[in-house]
Amino acid sequence: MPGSARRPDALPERARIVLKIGSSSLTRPDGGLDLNRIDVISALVAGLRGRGHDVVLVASGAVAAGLPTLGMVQRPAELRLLQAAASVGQSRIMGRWEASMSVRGLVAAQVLLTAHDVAVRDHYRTVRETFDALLSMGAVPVVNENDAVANTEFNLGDNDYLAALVSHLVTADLLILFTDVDGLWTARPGSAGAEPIRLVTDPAHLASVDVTGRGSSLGTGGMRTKVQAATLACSSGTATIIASAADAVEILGGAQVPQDKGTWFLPTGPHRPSRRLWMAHASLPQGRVLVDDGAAQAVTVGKKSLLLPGVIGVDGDFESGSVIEIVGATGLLARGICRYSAADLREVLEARRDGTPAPDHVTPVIHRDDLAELPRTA
Ligand SMILES: Nc1ncnc2c1ncn2[C@@H]1O[C@H](COP(=O)(O)OP(=O)(O)O)[C@@H](O)[C@H]1O
Ligand SMILES: N[C@@H](CCC(=O)OP(=O)(O)O)C(=O)O
Repeated sequence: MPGSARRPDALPERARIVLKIGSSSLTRPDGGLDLNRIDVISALVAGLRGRGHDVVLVASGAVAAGLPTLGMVQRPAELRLLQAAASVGQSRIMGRWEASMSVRGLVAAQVLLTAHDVAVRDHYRTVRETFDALLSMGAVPVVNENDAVANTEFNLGDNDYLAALVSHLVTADLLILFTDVDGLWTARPGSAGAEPIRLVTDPAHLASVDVTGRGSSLGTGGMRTKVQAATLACSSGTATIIASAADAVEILGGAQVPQDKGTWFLPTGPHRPSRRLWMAHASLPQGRVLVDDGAAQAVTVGKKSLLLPGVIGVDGDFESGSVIEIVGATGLLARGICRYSAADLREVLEARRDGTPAPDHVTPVIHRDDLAELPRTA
């Protein structure tokens, strides 16, 4: 750990900030929406805009806000009920953001995302341009997963990951994850010996930190997903703060960020193109191709496209344009958008086996531009 690394004492100037606020911070203990919290955050966003920052809000709470309206007292396990609750809750919660922001002179813009859509090149470009247009016009995007229809990608999961991916999409300088505890602790706050951690220079140093303790009944990911999101964001140049929503005014309202609030993660890498990140981390693969050693080398060491001769097996039933995995003899190597359907690939493999001349396919199976290598796991 570089000994000289210090925790910043202020937000970067005129920064692009992604601010995520979790379900547990937007709902009252009785399950209703915490309207005061929405007003406090809206006022802070107005202040940040006034100081020249761009702000994107990632706001959870659709499921939590929909449950009481549909007469459900507990978060159901069944996906279709969660989706129904999200559908009801999302419009309610968005209505509150809209009302609260408009009285402060802000224009709120709802953006509902699914991971798979953004992994596909044209959609990715479109979403990015939408964010650019909104931010250039001074609007505040209010983002959530498109829970009512997204039953595979995030699987109604936590929004920490979504916030990290959105940070890449908009090339954010800073990601702030507001939750119901004062940042990352060495173990769940309140447990024996737990201490707050104020600065993380490299998430690799967090091996001994216990993030397994369950979070609130309304939040989904607990601290583990926040650390994963911070790790992902930092690796692509976005500094991250995990802090308590109850401290939002101290953290965002003044010129200084108090040193004794929240956990600040410093960036560990440069900004990188984001579509590949969505492909690598967010989209659910629809199938896989098995490749020979030559193709594995070409993809990982040679940084080349995956070509047909290197494919020796196909798994799954996917259309062309689907995100699939590339698997070599050593395991999972990469993900990418396949330019063939599974049926087309099988036809080529069968022709090869039978010794019949296959049609002359020159299109790469996965073009380099559509390929995201995955970190090797032990
Ligand atoms: N090491 C840790 N440091 C801080 N909080 C932790 C830790 N381990 C577990 N937690 C729990 O994580 C919870 C926050 O996650 P969650 O309930 O999913 O919130 P949100 O809805 O804001 O995403 C905290 O309430 C805390 O109990
Ligand atoms: N997208 C869903 C679930 C998100 C969620 O609960 O996430 P989090 O608050 O990060 O634990 C929602 O808005 O209810």
